[in-house]
Amino acid sequence: MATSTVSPIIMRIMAASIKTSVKAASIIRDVLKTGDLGIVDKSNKNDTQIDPQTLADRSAQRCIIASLTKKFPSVKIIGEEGDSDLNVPSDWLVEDLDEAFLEQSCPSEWKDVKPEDFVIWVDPLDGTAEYTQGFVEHVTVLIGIAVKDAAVGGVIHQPFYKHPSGELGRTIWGLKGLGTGGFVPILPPTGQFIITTTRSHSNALHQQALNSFNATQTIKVGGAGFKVLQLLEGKAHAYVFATPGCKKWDTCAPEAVLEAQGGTLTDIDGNHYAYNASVEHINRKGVLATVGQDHAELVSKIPLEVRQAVGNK
Ligand SMILES: Nc1ncnc2c1ncn2[C@@H]1O[C@H](COP(=O)(O)O)[C@@H](O)[C@H]1OP(=O)(O)O
Ligand SMILES: [Mg+2]
Ligand SMILES: [Mg+2]
Ligand SMILES: [Mg+2]
Repeated sequence: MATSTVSPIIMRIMAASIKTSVKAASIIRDVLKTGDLGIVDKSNKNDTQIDPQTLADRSAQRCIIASLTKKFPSVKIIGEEGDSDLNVPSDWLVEDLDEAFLEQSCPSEWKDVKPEDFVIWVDPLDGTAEYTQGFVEHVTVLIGIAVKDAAVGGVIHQPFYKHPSGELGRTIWGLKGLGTGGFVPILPPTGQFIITTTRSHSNALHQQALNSFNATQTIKVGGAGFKVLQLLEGKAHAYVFATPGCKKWDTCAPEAVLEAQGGTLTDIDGNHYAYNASVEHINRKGVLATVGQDHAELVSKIPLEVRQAVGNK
C-alpha cells in the first residue's frame, strides 16, 4: 500500500513493532507448549535472587531485533538479552506493517525525526520469573521508541490475554501526540487508593515506601508492562517500585503508552528517565507511575530519607 512508503519513519517503526510483537508472542507461547524453557540464570555474584532468562526471551528478542533491523538498518536497537544472532528462521522475519495504524496521521512533532535520533528499547519478554512460575497473564512483550531522551511511543503485547472467543494475545500501543489503541482506557475508582507493585523484587526500603501511601489495597503482580496496564485499565492508581532493578527496556514502552493516555511514569523523585543510547541501563531510582493523580504530591508522600536511600547502596 502506498501509505507504507510515504509515512514518516516513526509511524513505520510503530506499525512494524505492532506486527512484530504478535510474532514474538506466538514464539513465547510455542516455547511454553514444549515444556522445555531452557532457563539460564543471569544474576551476578552479589545478587540475592536469580535473574532468569529462557529460550522464549532469547528467541523473541531474535525475532524482534532481526525484523526491525532489516526494516530500519540505521536505527539503534537495544535489547535486554544483549547481542542476538540475527540469522533467524525466515518465518520469524516480520515484513508487514500494521496498515490500520498507518492510516492515522503522524503528530507534527515527530514528522521529521531523523533515524539517528531514535533508540528502540526491546524487552522481548517482561515478567520472565512469572512466565517460569505459571503466572503467564503477567507476561508482556515491550517495544519502546525513544526520540533523543524521551520515551514517545510504545507497544505492550500480552501473549496470554484471552479474548472471549478463546483467541490469545492483544496488542496495546501508544504514541505521544496521537493517543493509544488496543484497549479501553478506564480511570481507577475514586474514594480508594490502590497500589500495584512487585511480587518478586521487594525489600525493607521498598516496603517502607509502600507504607507511606496508606493504600486501601496493594496488588502484587509481575512485570513493568503488566503493572502499567493495570493503571490504564483502572485497576490501580499508582505503580510503586522503590528499588533499583528494572531497566530502560522495562519502562520505555510502558512510559510512552501511559503518558500518551495522560498518565505519568518517573523515578521515585518524580524525574523522567532519559532513553538515549548512552544512558546506563538500570533505573537506579525505581519507578513511580500514576494515572489521574497529582503525581508530585504522591512523590512527596515518600519520606525523603527513603527516596535518598533508594539506589545508593
Ligand atoms: N532485580 C532485578 N533483576 C532483574 N530484572 C528485574 C529486577 N527487578 C525488576 N526487573 C525487571 O523488571 C520487571 C518488573 O519487575 P517486578 O515484576 O519485580 O515489578 C521484571 O519482570 C524484570 O523484567 P524481566 O522479566 O523482563 O527480566
Ligand atoms: Mg530479564
Ligand atoms: Mg522486563
Ligand atoms: Mg525481559
